[in-house]
Amino acid sequence: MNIRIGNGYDIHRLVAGRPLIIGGQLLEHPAGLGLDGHSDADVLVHAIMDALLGALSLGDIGKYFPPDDPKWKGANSLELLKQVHSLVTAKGWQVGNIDAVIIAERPKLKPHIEAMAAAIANQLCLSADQVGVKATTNEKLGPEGREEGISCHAVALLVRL
Ligand SMILES: Nc1ccn([C@@H]2O[C@H](COP(=O)(O)O)[C@@H](O)[C@H]2O)c(=O)n1
Ligand SMILES: C[C@@]1(CO)OP(=O)(O)OP(=O)(O)OC[C@H]1O
Repeated sequence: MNIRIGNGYDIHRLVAGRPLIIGGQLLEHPAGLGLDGHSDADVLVHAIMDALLGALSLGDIGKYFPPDDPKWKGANSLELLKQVHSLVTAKGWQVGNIDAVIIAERPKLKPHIEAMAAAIANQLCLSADQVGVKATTNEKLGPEGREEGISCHAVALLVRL
């Protein structure tokens, strides 16, 4: 098989007193909320990392960056993504493309989507058109709709080097 596909999902709680970092971008929530987590809680990058690892049946991010390890406290998830990419290439695979959807009631993510995709493409040595990032509200339904959290789903296609 010369191609593999993986999917990833993550959700983080919206809380006061934390930064809101998605796709490596520091965003402003209208209610001053940010994402809670041991790392920087970058929900988009976490979902992408799980999709990449999943494509090669390598487990999940918690296996490589355990949430109870002080080493990863406040970690920059884009740096972790780079490490996951190295793992993928070391196994003889390259990323074909990534597609992700962020589920967030607020803030409006549209103005930041391009910068998020560019930051991810940069870590994965891809061109901008190989990284799709989309956003949707949850129509006020469920935890994302009640602004209790922000979630993300991602898929990754890998191609043998
Ligand atoms: N946090 C968000 C959510 C959505 N968008 C953009 O708005 C469009 C419509 O969203 P619906 O949930 O009402 O379908 C969506 O396609 C995104 O372009 C956004 O920028 N930020
Ligand atoms: C990358 C890690 C490191 O602690 O980030 P967290 O902020 O704990 O986020 P989560 O998605 O709950 O688990 C993944 C962890 O491995």
